[in-house]
Amino acid sequence: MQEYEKSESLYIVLISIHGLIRGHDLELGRDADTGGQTKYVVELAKALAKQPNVEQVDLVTRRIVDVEVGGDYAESVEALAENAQIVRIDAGPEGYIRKEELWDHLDSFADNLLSWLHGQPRWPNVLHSHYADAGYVGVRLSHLTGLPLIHTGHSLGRDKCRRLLARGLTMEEIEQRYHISRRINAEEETLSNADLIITSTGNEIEDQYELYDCYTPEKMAVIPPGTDLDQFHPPAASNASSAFAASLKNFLSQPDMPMILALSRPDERKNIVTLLEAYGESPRLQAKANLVIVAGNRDDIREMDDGAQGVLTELLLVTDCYDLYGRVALPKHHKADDVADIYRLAAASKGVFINPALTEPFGLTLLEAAASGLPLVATENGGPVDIIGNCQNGVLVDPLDKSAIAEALLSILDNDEYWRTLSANGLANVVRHYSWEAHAQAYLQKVPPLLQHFERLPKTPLVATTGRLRSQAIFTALDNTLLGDDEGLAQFVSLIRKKRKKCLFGIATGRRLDSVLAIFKKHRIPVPDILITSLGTEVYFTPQLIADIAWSYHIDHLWTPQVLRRVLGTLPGLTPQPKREQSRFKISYYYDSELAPPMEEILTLLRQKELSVNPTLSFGQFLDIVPARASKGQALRYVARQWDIPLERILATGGSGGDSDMVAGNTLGVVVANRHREELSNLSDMEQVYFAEHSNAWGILEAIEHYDFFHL
Ligand SMILES: O=c1ccn([C@@H]2O[C@H](COP(=O)(O)OP(=O)(O)O[C@H]3O[C@H](CO)[C@@H](O)[C@H](O)[C@H]3O)[C@@H](O)[C@H]2O)c(=O)[nH]1
Ligand SMILES: O=P(O)(O)OC[C@H]1O[C@](O)(CO)[C@@H](O)[C@@H]1O
Repeated sequence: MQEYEKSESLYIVLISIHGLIRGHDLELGRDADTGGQTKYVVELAKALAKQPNVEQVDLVTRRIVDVEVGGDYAESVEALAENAQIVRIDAGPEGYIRKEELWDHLDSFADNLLSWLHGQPRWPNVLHSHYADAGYVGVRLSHLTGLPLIHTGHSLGRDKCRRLLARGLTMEEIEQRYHISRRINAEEETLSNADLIITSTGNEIEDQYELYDCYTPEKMAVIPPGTDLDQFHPPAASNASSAFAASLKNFLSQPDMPMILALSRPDERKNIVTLLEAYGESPRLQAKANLVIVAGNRDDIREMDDGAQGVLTELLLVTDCYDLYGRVALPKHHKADDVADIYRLAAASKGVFINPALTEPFGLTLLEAAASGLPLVATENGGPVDIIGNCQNGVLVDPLDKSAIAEALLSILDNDEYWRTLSANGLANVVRHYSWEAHAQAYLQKVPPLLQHFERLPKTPLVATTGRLRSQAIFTALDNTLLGDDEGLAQFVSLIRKKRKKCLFGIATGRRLDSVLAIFKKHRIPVPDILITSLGTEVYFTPQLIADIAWSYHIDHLWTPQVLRRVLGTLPGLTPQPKREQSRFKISYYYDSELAPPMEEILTLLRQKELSVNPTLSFGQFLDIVPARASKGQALRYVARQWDIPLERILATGGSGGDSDMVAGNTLGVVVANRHREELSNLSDMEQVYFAEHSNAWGILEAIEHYDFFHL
């Protein structure tokens, strides 16, 4: 049992995959993926690195090589501080990809990050994932290493989805634009497996995370982020006019009027169009103040991604519809260090900051506005409830109620004394409640309890040096893949015999060992070097054929078979398989699709019961439940590490749901033609998965040709 020594200094790995992340001049607002979270993780890394018992902080993100973005994002390592760095990991194509299009590349990201971690002088003490995509990766790394996982959602798909539906979008539009179901599944899986969830407000726990099947407030902690009070502060008496102020004059016929300021990424969820309509429908508001909307940076709206393009086009149309020329400013560009001046400009004009988002999980802009002396109007959905509650510096509104928005703005603009009170409250309270140093200290209080009693898998390969002569491996599922066509099987067996000196041969099956050995004897198949049986819960190396104890020890995590049997026993359409198919770490049922609930419902039930396990449906009729750390793919990665064979030199072939995570990722994945009709279809867009035209063993032989496997 690896006890964490209190004296041991901490090595923390933060994972934040999408967007443009670098240590200087963050391009906040450049696109929908570069905003608050990118700022949050850079500030968090720096704040943690300053703490005395922190040895190292690595902020891991995706490496981007793309002429459209700066060369910084292609640097594999970028120093953030003496003991903090940004590490950029390859995943999928090199170019800059929207976060919604990253899902098919995250298995590869996880494999590449795991390889990188194995190459470091020491293991991290803890992983901390940020947003659904990093959660997907963090869960896999936590399972494979045994390291504790902290997660911060930043923004949650279920909350975003319900607000977009309330605004009139259809589920099809939301799915098409945001792939929201993959995101929500990743969030559910992350909440089910994370050891600690750090949120920015209590509201997130009560109103946003509460929407999830796996809702466990007891493992959640509210630790509000900070803001940079050196950067954001009230205007000096003589507010030197900035280039940005000059640029506003192009838009505003009376530039010295008070400014209503909105500043956010040009994302639908930010609901800026409703704000503009509220302004357009209020002559009193137009007589009282200008409206300045800073929504990222743009050159040509027609070249932006759909979401941003839609928002900005709508803003131009609504400006025209209400004839707001001279009253509304939609500046095209601003620099990172203009932002603080923009807030100060609005404060100097005795203006108001507004965040009209359909939902705002937290709202860093509200802290920045408060620190600049700006009173707030903000959505009543999300973090602003806590922020304005703590700072007493503004008014909450229903973001869909345009007259309420106008009234809230006027209530501050029309009353100078109220304006001054809100401004002073904000300045005093933002310092008290929101600081990164306080955040880092509270964070580090929460870490030690996570570090007890976890066993990391052995780092160095255990295999005898003889095993290293073989630098490749072929792993195949058994039923309907290796088996099923005798002629194909015979061809494959003779090829394996010829290549045995160079290539390890492995099986990954849901069957138990005794059942596998009987089949090999019957078909006269040479006993493989490695047997992954009972759906990845047992690993055997020949010739000893004894179960790998380290693996059994590793997967015996949060495994409560009795509870599972009781919960699943209540469901219709599930019949326990015969005893010979059951094992210590595998509970198996026959699944009758006519009677049994769909897999999504079974997943939901298990998560609601806080059962962090791995349920798999194979061939549409076999339901197997194993521990979360067990699966064919996880066992294969463990074995690859033991035998020191890179995943890129492992051919992994399958045909049903249980094969999914060994075929995905950095292995040379193969799906045989006689695969189960819809299982594995989610792999069809993955670049390293080959869908064979031939069935059974012929499909494996075809894939060996396709990858030119023995000449890699
Ligand atoms: O044109 C722009 C637009 C935004 N920003 C900056 O980008 C950040 C935006 O952060 P935030 O207002 O928090 O919104 P999101 O980008 O949506 O951030 C997500 O992640 C944040 C950190 O967890 C949460 O506060 C948000 O609720 C969540 O939506 C702020 O620092 C802004 O100053 C710019 O500099 N220029
Ligand atoms: O609006 P969504 O899709 O929930 O995403 C919020 C986005 O804002 C960010 O803060 C931008 O960095 C990230 O959390 C995420 O890319």
